[in-house]
Amino acid sequence: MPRDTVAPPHPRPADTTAGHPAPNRPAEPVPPDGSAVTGARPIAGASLDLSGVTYRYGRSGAGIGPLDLHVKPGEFITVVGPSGSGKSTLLSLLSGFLHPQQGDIRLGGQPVRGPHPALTLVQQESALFPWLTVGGNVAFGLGKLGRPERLQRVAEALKLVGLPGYEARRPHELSGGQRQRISIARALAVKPGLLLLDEPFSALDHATRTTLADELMAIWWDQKITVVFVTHQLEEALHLSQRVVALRQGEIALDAPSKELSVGALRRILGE
Ligand SMILES: Nc1ncnc2c1ncn2[C@@H]1O[C@H](COP(=O)(O)OP(=O)(O)OP(=O)(O)O)[C@@H](O)[C@H]1O
Repeated sequence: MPRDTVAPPHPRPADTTAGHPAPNRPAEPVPPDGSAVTGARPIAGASLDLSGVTYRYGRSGAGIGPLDLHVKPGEFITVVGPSGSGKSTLLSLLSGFLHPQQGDIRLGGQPVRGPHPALTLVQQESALFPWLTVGGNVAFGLGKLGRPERLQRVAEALKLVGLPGYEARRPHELSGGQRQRISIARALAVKPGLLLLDEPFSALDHATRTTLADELMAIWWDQKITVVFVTHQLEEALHLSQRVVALRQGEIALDAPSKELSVGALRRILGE
């Protein structure tokens, strides 16, 4: 499928897949059976611009910034960094839960002033409402739409994550991986300009994690979505994204195309 804004994914240098169970990934992600190729209207990813963004907590001075970052529409970047380097603070700023003390954040050229449906965050533990059906959970952010469109969006989103027809199920009937797929479906249903993922697969077993990572890549490829993915796993970062941003002590220590990086080089830069 042609894309006009970003370069396609690429094979990695040999050592970048060390420890990863799927070193022979294809040069382009192939949609897994039953998932991403849906014919659903693509999600229009927005550009993301951070300019001089600073957030420091109290007297400790811990936090991030000043940070400058530009993410192109439809680009998939991963953010890595040791514990305490500022990854969660950055995601809180991007999702509008924190406000920069200095600088500004723009999504599609518009200032981010607070939480907004166009900015969706998927976290480590799926936060599904147990009293709602899967359909109710996925429809949660679609309140303003009429019922037929809501149902269509839910059906499309469930198809995207490979769980078509799951509307009537309850979260407790699902596996951990399926629940996380539903969380992603809920985020996709609102057709977000930016999808933010905070270690979304880290609570899952390795095989499920790898499967979901590949499915996410296929969805990204199919839907032209802009993605910022935070992970501790350097292999995962290189496997998934076109570009890696490494944070160290609240500053950008590296911002480079994945194809130019290896796990060893990243470890050296991050001092691990
Ligand atoms: N609410 C807070 N009050 C004070 N300091 C904080 C607060 N939240 C985070 N910090 C500090 O800000 C810095 C960045 O923290 P942050 O949680 O963003 O890092 P992180 O890279 O997400 O870490 P981890 O990988 O462990 O989740 C750390 O020094 C942390 O101690």
